[in-house]
Amino acid sequence: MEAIKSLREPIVCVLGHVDHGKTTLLDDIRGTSIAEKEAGRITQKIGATEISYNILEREIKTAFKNIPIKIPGLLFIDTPGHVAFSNMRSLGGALADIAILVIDVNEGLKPQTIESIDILKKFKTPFIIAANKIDAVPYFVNTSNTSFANAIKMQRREYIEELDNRIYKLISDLYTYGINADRYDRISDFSKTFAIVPVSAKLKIGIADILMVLSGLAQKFLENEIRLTYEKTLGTVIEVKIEESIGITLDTILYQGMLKRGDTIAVNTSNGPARTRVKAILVNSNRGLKESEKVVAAAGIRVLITDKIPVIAGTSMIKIDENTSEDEAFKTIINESKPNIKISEHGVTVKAEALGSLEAIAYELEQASINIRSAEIGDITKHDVTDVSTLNDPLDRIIIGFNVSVLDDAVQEAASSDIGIITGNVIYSLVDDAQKWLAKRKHDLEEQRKSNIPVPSKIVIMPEYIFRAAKPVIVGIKVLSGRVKVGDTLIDDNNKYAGTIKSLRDGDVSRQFVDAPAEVSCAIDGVVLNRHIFPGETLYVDIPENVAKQLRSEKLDDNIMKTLDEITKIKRKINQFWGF
Ligand SMILES: Nc1nc2c(ncn2[C@@H]2O[C@H](COP(=O)(O)OP(=O)(O)OP(=O)(O)O)[C@@H](O)[C@H]2O)c(=O)[nH]1
Repeated sequence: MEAIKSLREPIVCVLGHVDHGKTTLLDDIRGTSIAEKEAGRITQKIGATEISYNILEREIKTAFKNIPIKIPGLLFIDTPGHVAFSNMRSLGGALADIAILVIDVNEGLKPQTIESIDILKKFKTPFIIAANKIDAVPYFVNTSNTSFANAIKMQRREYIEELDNRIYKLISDLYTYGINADRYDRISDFSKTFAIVPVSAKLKIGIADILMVLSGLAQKFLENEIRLTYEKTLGTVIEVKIEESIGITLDTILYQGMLKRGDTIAVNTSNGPARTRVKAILVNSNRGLKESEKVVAAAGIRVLITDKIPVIAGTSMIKIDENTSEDEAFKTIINESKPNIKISEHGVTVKAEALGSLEAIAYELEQASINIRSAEIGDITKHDVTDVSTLNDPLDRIIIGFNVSVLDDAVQEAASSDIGIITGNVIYSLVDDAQKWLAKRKHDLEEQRKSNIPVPSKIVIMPEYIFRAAKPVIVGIKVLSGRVKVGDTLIDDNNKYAGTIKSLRDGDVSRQFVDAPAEVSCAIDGVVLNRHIFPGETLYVDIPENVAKQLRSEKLDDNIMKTLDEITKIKRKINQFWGF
């Protein structure tokens, strides 16, 4: 069939919240692929599972007659989840052409469902929704290994109502995230509505429906994306293995063109782009891995290369040939290794395991209005900690690590600094923790700032407690209002400088500040008693004009506000617009 040869297999990724059934669904799909051969024969596999044209046709045709299949099969990426999805890139964006978003129909949308939606939208990847665990809906009449279309015919009215209620809830919740969805068998225009396929991964219900909807969408809407051309040969390295006896193998999803033994390829290494050769290609077969002379996209392959080079997973493999020069391939590789993240002058520091996850966490931080000042791949090192701990803005002193470790010397270094380190492997809780950390630090800084700014206060020098007349003056004072602090500047009622508070003592205890009402002894620098200040005199804590203005907008104690009025009156003797 000519049409089949012109298209490659669409690449499918499975995403969804933890425990909603991604792995079980992928197992069902893998089971489908094994069932055609003799069950249990696949012992080793490479990153992806192919559902061939024959299986696809058989699976779909048993449930749905007369549905033409134009694609040569489907290739499912074996690692589920939005992190894997973000880490597996193609030169056009996401490696997956289409995705399945698994949602437990009984639980509905959860944080990682929403992150998955965000990421799918960001990459503009079309997807279908597998509404899973329909067997856990009340009144379920037990059945298994069948299509949803068939299973629903066996159910009672009560079950159909319960399931519909859940699906309606799902539809309305998805709508709030800009997703217009409906049950797949009720959709008239698939270009406008996202398909919800009810399934039970556990009981293998709805697998045929999933395969049918995926195939239908791919062949109708993704023809350009999945057109097979031989102009360029491109792959994404998803795992690198160093095997002493064999050498370096690259588990790769080949998504365009054809790769042969002996071909020259460009890959990305920790030392930059490098050129190497294909020594052997291994592919999945019924009896484990087998060598292959040449492979056509799309396929999961293991490539043994001729050089011992530190290839980075998640990066491109580009065949160098008459259509693609080494220079061009290297340029492409360098370009794709730059993270697409908005960097600000101030913000948090982010570290992640790979480019895709770095971008994924950066994207979510941006959504939460958290700026990023630095984003890099790798574990959190001592160098990161010293770098961040010397930043001027205390709100920048935080490192967020996604799927990375904090190295031992970094832990030690961090212990003696005020920086925050937040690590984890769940994006939403990392973002949440970062928000909490930033809010707390802001609050602490505000408190600190409050304790540093002068408070409108009034004191009187107690004539009966004069201890020293100069250098410094030491007298007993009565604090009538506010809070006097060491370092405060005093003025008299003519706005004349009346000294600086050097220390405060309450009996034997030295104090940094004293709240009214109180009587304490006070050392005052910069003035002489009976020349500048006098026993019995009332003095005020000097307030800068900007502080006075700011204090007017805050709700302060009545006595303090009264004192602020008095200070304002004093200041206006000299400047009638003071504090306006
Ligand atoms: N009742 C019911 N349980 C299911 C179904 N699918 C999966 N489960 C159960 O849900 C739990 C989680 O399933 P997994 O497939 O591991 O979910 P996951 O989304 O891959 O989870 P993570 O890998 O932890 O993110 C397991 O106990 C499954 O047996 C289903 O269709 N019905």
